[in-house]
Amino acid sequence: MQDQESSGRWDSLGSRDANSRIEAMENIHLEVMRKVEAIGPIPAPAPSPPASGSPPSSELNHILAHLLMLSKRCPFEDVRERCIRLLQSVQDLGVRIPRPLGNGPSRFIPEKEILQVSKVDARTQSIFEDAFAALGRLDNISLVMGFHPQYLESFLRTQHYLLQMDGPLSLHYRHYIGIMAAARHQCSYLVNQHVENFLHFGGDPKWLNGLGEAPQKLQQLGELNKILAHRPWLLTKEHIERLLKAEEHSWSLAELIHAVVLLTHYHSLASFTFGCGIMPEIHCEGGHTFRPPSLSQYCVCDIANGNGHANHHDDPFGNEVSGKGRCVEVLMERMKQLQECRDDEEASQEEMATRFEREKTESMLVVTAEDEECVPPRDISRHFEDPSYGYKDFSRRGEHVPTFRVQDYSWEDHGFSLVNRLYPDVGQMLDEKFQMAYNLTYNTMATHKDVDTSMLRRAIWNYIHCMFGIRYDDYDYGEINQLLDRSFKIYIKTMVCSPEKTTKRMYESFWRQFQHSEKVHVNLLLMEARMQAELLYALRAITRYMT
Ligand SMILES: CC(C)C[C@H](N)C(=O)O
Repeated sequence: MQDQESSGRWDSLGSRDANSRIEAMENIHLEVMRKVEAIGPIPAPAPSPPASGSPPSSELNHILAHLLMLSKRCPFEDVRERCIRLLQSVQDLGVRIPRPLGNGPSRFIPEKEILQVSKVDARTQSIFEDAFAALGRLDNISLVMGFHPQYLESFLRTQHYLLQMDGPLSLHYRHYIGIMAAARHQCSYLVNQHVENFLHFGGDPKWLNGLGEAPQKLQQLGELNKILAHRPWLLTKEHIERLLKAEEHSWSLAELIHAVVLLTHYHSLASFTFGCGIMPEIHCEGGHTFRPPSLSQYCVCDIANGNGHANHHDDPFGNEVSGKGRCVEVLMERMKQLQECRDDEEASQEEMATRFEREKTESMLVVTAEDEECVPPRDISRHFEDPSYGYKDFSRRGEHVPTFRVQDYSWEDHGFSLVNRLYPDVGQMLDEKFQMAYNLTYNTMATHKDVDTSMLRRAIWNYIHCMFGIRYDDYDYGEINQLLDRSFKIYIKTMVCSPEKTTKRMYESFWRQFQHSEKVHVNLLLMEARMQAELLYALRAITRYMT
């Protein structure tokens, strides 16, 4: 049942032999040829000026959009060139070809700053090739994560394992769970991706009408999905018991762990998607158009040059002249001071606990604002019940979030081994991914080099855990207020708790002098910290049920 063919390649990342590369190439060529054959006889040239071309039939649309995607996103150069030539010849026949609609993979980051598939280093190239060979495409998430190839590798390996390798859940269930999780945050980007895969793996289209039409077993997961996404501290062993003891609709423990990992993976990936302003894929709805461009004639060669939709806006970063222009230096100065005082002043245990409680309460009150900008689209909200159950509903009431002490239940000592026992290898992969995100550094701060940024990265990680009530006894939460300013906290809070409300303005307002790659780096920290926090609550509830 599993996709053994591509999994082998992913098992031995780094040691891929030439054969598997050739095999991957051949598969892609075959795929392209199949598409070209499917085009069939090309309609006769339209009498209208060849410049605009006649609109293609709807079956052609799909193939042409796919070719456009391959011509831009395929990491194999000869495949890209081949697709460009194909599109060119189709256009020469007078058929209108699609052009990309957006400005690239992200709404927030100018396309020219995101690594172009044709211009990456050897390592990233090979990661992109693997991803492409496994999925038949390179999605916008991977392209944006490509700023951090080491992390991307770990991320893709884990995701591939969760979705395609041996595991307790059937393939269409896995994608349905992905849809459920992404829909909790109205993340249509991820929902669409998984709808496509769900159908591909033989999922019943009826289930897509809503959770109510899915099997009982999946319906029962709805409650866990909702609580995990918005208030994971409310999870109890009774929730777990209900799932495991539901007679013929019961979940096995192994299935439940698989589901929990998938849910937390996609909740946090929805955070990343909104946090980085990820655009729809080129070949998907909203990613391309067949309409001619309003001004000059669109030329097919632009597809290759990435000029499909030129971005004439200047990058607003780095040009800051206001007082905020020195934010990097101020931040570095604070880090230095904190480092120096750490040794002089030891706060008492009570004082440390108070600082944590204060930060936790304050984090509840950070307002994510700009509500009006996003109304959940109908087709997405039908995938889950109770769409009103979000973060703001209780944060505005000032609900108390109980404190979860890491000494009592930590990922390293408890969560990790529980996952490993019930879903071998995944514990290990998640652990590597968490460590990768936590330890990733280039020792830079905007244009400054050789800076130890561990204090700042730790403050970011711990702030997210703090919002979830998770406390590290040995951490002084006073540092957070020194290092994370208000606009940054608003961004973090929004991206983690109500990602669908993240706006370009929020993204632009924090850390104005930093690079886009550093903002993506922040997103990786936020995403992984969120995933680990949710997992900790779920796994603790499972452990409590078992003992
Ligand atoms: C998120 C950033 C502060 C990371 C920093 N550029 C580093 O390399 O550590």
